[in-house]
Amino acid sequence: MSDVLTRINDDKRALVAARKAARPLSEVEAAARAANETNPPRGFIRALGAAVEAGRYGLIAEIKKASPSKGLIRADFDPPALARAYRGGGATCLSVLTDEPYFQGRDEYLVAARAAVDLPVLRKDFMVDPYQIVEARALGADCILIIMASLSDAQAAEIEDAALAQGLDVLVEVHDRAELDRALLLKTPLLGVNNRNLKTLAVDIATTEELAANVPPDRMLVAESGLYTPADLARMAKVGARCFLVGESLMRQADVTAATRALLAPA
Ligand SMILES: O=P(O)(O)OC[C@@H](O)[C@@H](O)c1c[nH]c2ccccc12
Repeated sequence: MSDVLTRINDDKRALVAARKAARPLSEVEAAARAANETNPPRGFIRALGAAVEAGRYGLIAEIKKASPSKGLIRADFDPPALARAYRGGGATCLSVLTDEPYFQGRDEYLVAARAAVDLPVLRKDFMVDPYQIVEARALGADCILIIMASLSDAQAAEIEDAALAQGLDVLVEVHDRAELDRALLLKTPLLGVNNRNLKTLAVDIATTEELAANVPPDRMLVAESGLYTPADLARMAKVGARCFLVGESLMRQADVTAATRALLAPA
């Protein structure tokens, strides 16, 4: 049996091949150019940097309907309403799942969420091909994700270059020391430590604590996954993470604005 991440990536390659056949790259490139006129990039890293600079946490609040580890997370799922609720509660940026088979995401959710607020938006998906990066910009995304566990060094560099060429920011995600060392070969300053192992789906927030000391000071550290309380954020902040990627714990709340505000309140 192959692990979860391998299955997701294999399926993603097939999906991207189908999309390429249906819509040639040149067409998506034209759409991305049009988006640069109507929806220019909002500066994802800049927004996080400004929050931290102002002494606040940078919160990347995630719009996620379901996941392979938790199944359906939120039945009442209205991306524009959730985007406004996150913004009202003090989120700095949004992350929107566009992966359909495993997370019940959709490209349209990103478009609708971004149109509802002025926050920068991460296209949360499994990037295996530069085609998806052009697609991300065509949808209006401001940042894309590179998962080191999914890619070789050369593939990661190729996807990063495609993103930078589109004016997109890049969040590079790692889960262990070897991936961290490989991520540091990339140009992006935004470095996420995923507390969830994407091969086994096990979560342990000690992962960020273990890796933080090896993150150089010129990188902006983002603690990702498994964060539920102000005490969890304070624990991550102790080792140098001032930015957080949070999904499930906020998605499960009836009042998302209040929950976001409560999460960001001092521990
Ligand atoms: O819902 P959580 O445990 O708060 O986690 C959010 C986010 O970190 C998680 O969705 C995530 C992190 N990296 C990913 C890569 C792909 C899909 C999902 C993810």
